[in-house]
Amino acid sequence: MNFRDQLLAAERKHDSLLCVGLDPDPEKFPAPWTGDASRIFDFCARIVDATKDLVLAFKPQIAYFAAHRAEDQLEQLMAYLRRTAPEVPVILDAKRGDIGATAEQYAREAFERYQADAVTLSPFMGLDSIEPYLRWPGKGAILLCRTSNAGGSDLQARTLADVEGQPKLFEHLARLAQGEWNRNGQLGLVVGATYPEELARVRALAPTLPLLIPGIGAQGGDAAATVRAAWRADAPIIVSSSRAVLYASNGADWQAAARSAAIAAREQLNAARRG
Ligand SMILES: O=C(O)c1cc(=O)[nH]c(=O)n1[C@@H]1O[C@H](COP(=O)(O)O)[C@@H](O)[C@H]1O
Repeated sequence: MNFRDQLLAAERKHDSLLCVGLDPDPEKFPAPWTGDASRIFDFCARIVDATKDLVLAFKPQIAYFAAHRAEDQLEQLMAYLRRTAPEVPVILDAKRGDIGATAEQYAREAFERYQADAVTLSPFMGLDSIEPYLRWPGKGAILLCRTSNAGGSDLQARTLADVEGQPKLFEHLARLAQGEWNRNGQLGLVVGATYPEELARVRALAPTLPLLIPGIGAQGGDAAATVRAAWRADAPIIVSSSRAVLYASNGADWQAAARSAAIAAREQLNAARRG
C-alpha cells in the first residue's frame, strides 16, 4: 500500500485526522525521567501506547533524537511503531534538502535505516533534490510549502514576477507538486494551521495531495478552520500536534493526560468535518 492509501486507511480505521508529533525534550519529561535523554525511547513509546488508536499518523522529529545522540532510540522507536501500530503510517520529520547524490543518502536514511513511510523535505533546491526520494516506491515525500511560522512569509509569500500569473512562491510550489513534479503520486505538502486562508488556497491548487498541517495546539492554529479550509473526503489531511499532547501534564497522570489531549483534538477535528 502506498503512503496516501495508508493514510486513508488509518483515517477510516481510527476515525481520525490527527497526527501526534513525537518531539521528545528530556527537560519536559515527567519525574523521575526529567532531564534523562536515555529515556527518550521510553517516553515516546508510552505516548504511542496512549494514543495509537486515536491517530492517522505519527511524526517523529529527527532533531529531538540527534541532538541527544539518540538516533539508536529513534531506530528502536520506529521498530516499536511497526510492531505495535502497524496500521499507522510514520512520517519522519527531517526537512532534508540537498543535491541529488546527497539526497540519495538522506532517502536511504529515512526509508531504509528508519523504515519511515514518508519524509518531510525542503524543496528550495528544486526538483532534482526531490527525485531521489521518488525512486522509493510507495513512499511519501512531503514538501514544505507554507510553513506555520511567521518567518515563513519572508520567502514563501513573495510574488514570482517571471512565472505566468505572478503567483506567490507557495502557490507556485503547490501547483508544481500537484502537477509536473508529482511523477508517481508520492508528493504531499506542509501547510501551517496558523494560516487558514493560505491553507484554503493550497487546497484549491492541490486538490488531491495529502497535506501535513502542523500548528494546532501549542502554536494556536484553529482546528475547525483548518478542517474547513483543507478537508476533502478523498484527499488526506494530517493535522499534527506535538507539545500540546506530549506535555499535557508532567505529573504522574502524564500518559492519561496525553490521551485526553489527543481525544479532544481528534473530536474537534471530527466535529468540524461533520458539522
Ligand atoms: O514539518 C513540520 O512538521 C512543521 C512544519 C511547520 O511549518 N511548522 C512546524 O511547527 N512543524 C513541526 O511541528 C512540530 C511543532 O508542533 P507543536 O509542538 O504542536 O507546535 C515541530 O516538530 C515542527 O518542526
